[in-house]
Amino acid sequence: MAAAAMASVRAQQACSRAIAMADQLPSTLPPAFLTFLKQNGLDASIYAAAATLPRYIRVQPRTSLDIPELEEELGLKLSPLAWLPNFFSLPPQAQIASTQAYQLGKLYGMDAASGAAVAALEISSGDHVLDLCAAPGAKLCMMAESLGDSGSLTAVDIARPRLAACRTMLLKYGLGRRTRLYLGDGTTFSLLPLNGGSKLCSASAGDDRSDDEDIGDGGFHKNPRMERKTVYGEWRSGRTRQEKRSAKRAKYLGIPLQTGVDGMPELFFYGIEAGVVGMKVADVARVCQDSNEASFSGYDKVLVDAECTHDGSLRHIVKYNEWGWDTFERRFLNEERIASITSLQLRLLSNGFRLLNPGGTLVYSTCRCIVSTSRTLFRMQ
Ligand SMILES: C[S@@+](CC[C@H](N)C(=O)[O-])C[C@H]1O[C@@H](n2cnc3c(N)ncnc32)[C@H](O)[C@@H]1O
Repeated sequence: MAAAAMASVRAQQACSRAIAMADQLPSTLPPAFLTFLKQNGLDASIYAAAATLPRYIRVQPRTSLDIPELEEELGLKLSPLAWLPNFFSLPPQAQIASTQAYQLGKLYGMDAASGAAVAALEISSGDHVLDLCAAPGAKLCMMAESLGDSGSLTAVDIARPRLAACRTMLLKYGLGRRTRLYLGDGTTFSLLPLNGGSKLCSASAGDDRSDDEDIGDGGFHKNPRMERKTVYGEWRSGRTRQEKRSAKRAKYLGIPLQTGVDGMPELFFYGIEAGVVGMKVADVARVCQDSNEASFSGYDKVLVDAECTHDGSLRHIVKYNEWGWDTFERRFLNEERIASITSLQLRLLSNGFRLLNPGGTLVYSTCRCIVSTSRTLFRMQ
């Protein structure tokens, strides 16, 4: 049997298994979770529908994708979403990874709900856009596409491997030209847009314009003295010797290598038109000093797609049938854990508002159903 056909059979079997298990819900849900749902006014039977929910793909508008050809390859009909351009729904068992269109970067899997969050930002050409929790990057790709040929996209995530997945996605889909990716903490991230986006900022690392050495090393800088003096060249993939040495040392010492020099976010990737090439390191690292000043120029659109409990993701919750509900209880129903996620969300949200231009748009998106804490978060803003 051909590999694609075998994959399809396996997917169908997995789907049937999931449907069989989801059918047992909500009776198999743990009492603590049922109480939690009740407290938040949610009907537990929604989880039974998880395995029959459609999947969604987003077709890249700039590519010439032949929909009938894709339908033939998948052996099924795609239904366009009238309210969300370039999105199509597919039956839950559909496998897109083996299609030519997927391999050529003409489409990617993305939930309609994720698409709706990006659509709500109403990004237009020339906007300066910030994504404070970017990885693994489906929303980022849609944002980059929506931006078109002017403006900028700045994205932050705290997890290096997840940010690497983001970079891979941007490169695969050819969407990184105007994008900067930072490894850093979204709760304290303070860097302002480039491309004329920031007027009020002072250099964070001094302003030494005497040395024009081109480092061009993929944006990995570990020596603060060198940082002050250098100019960015075109981003190149691959690690520098310096970066490899730092990573090896961090691994040996057991240090999580999460942020760059002096706690500053690390520039992980930048596209050719992201405004970085030719800039002094110190100028790229200009930080927001006081967003209340009249001349403040931050971001026009901010997405806070925060880390959350995932209880609002039906498909995710159903997986605990296999992973074990005790894991779910430990991860998400624990009061300390909920409090720490809520505090993180609040700090991300506050920072998002701090960096937003007056009259700009911020979209806060999570897959959690804890109504009371979401309301509290907004009251606290
Ligand atoms: C819900 S996911 C984001 C999904 C992403 N927007 C997308 O569309 O693919 C939440 C992300 O927040 C990141 N994260 C958690 N704490 C963070 C922090 N303090 N600063 C920045 N990112 C953080 C996690 O690493 C994770 O990748």
